[in-house]
Amino acid sequence: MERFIVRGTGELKGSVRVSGSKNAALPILCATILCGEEIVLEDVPELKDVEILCDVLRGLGVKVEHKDKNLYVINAENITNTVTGEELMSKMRASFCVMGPLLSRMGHTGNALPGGCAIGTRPIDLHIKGFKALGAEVSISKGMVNASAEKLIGDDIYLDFPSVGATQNIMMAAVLAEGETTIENAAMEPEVVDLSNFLNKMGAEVRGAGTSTIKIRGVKKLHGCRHQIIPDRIEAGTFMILAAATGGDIIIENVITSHMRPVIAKLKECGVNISENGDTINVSHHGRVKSFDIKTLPYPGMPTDMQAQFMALATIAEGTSVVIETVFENRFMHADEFKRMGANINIDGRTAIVQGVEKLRAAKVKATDLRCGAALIIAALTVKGETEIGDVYHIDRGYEDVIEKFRALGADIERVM
Ligand SMILES: CC(=O)N[C@H]1[C@@H](OP(=O)(O)OP(=O)(O)OC[C@H]2O[C@@H](n3ccc(=O)[nH]c3=O)[C@H](O)[C@@H]2O)O[C@H](CO)[C@@H](O)[C@@H]1O
Ligand SMILES: C=C(OP(=O)(O)O)C(=O)O
Repeated sequence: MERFIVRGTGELKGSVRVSGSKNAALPILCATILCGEEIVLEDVPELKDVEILCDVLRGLGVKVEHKDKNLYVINAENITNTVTGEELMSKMRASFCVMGPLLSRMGHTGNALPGGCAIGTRPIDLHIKGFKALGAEVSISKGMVNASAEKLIGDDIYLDFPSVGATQNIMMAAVLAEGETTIENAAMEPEVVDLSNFLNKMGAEVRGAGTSTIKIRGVKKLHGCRHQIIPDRIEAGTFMILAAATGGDIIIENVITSHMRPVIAKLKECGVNISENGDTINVSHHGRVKSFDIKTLPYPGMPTDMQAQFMALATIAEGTSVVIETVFENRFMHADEFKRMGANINIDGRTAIVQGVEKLRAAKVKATDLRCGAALIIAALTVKGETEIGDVYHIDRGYEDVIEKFRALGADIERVM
């Protein structure tokens, strides 16, 4: 099993370019199934999740060419299979987003239940509710979700929770359906907007993405296009917290700053210096940050995918911070890892009370999931001594060139077998 060895070096300085967004790229790769012409995707991050999803697409008969770094050319002219088994589906969450496009284009599909970060039970009932509303028959048997429909017909769908994946899957099912679909209480995340922009470039008629009501008028056929994936707001936020935690001075390039409002506001509240200039953010800080409270929420609230990194910062903040997780019911596993490094954290249900300590200490820890892994790198870079982070395959699911990017900022980090 690969591990990272991290040695704290104090302040980190320099600039880093944010990669394309994992959570935007994955559903867009799924959406290529909807059309039988060539699609060119730019700024696709080189990540384990992308590799796995490309294998899923190839298994369906889709031609996926990795032309150059971050550049993919995809053609789904010949779909030869509509079923994906457990081996690939269980490795990630977004793989389940092949379901909507396959149902829409082929009229049937079978997929094993999806995997992804173990941060809660992560049901798929809202995806299924949407497919059923569009007229599909859906059944679950022996870990496979099977769906079929002679034709899909638009309907009004109210989501009990603004689920990102369900919104995206239903949007993709609806673009080739007959008539109009309305998704109410839809997720408003930038990754939903990027998917909508991509679908519209292919000739779909999707309106309202980025608000809580999305309307999709079904069209008969989609065509090829070229699309550039938006920058990863979670990777950007991770580097912002790195600067705040290590007392560094980091310039983060390729950022859509409007996607970063909750993170920018919270870090300013902690006393961190932040300046924005076009698509660049400069974050600098000296000494300990002030303690803070955060509560994760659907967009435009504080992203749950930033919660572990903020908790890493809270462990060394001056005073007591409160972290409330409202999106996933089991997303505090990183707390035990921080405790191994000397953090003072008490958890009660979905609330973590973090009493900041002056310094953490080096320890042997484990990335229990993707963002836990990123948060542990941040924590490890604030301490003297050598921290060993295990299970780093989680980190490789979501951070492109992770070792190279941290090293370019002056971090002492290496990957060992
Ligand atoms: C690949 C991808 O884009 N992953 C992101 C996506 O995950 P994902 O799309 O899985 O997250 P959702 O927005 O669907 O989940 C949010 C909440 O809704 C619940 N729920 C979801 C679907 C459903 O059918 N029923 C149901 O109850 C979930 O259990 C969870 O409590 O959005 C999350 C919330 O911003 C992020 O943390 C993930 O990084
Ligand atoms: C939870 C995450 O990913 P996934 O939904 O792919 O498990 C994440 O990106 O933090």
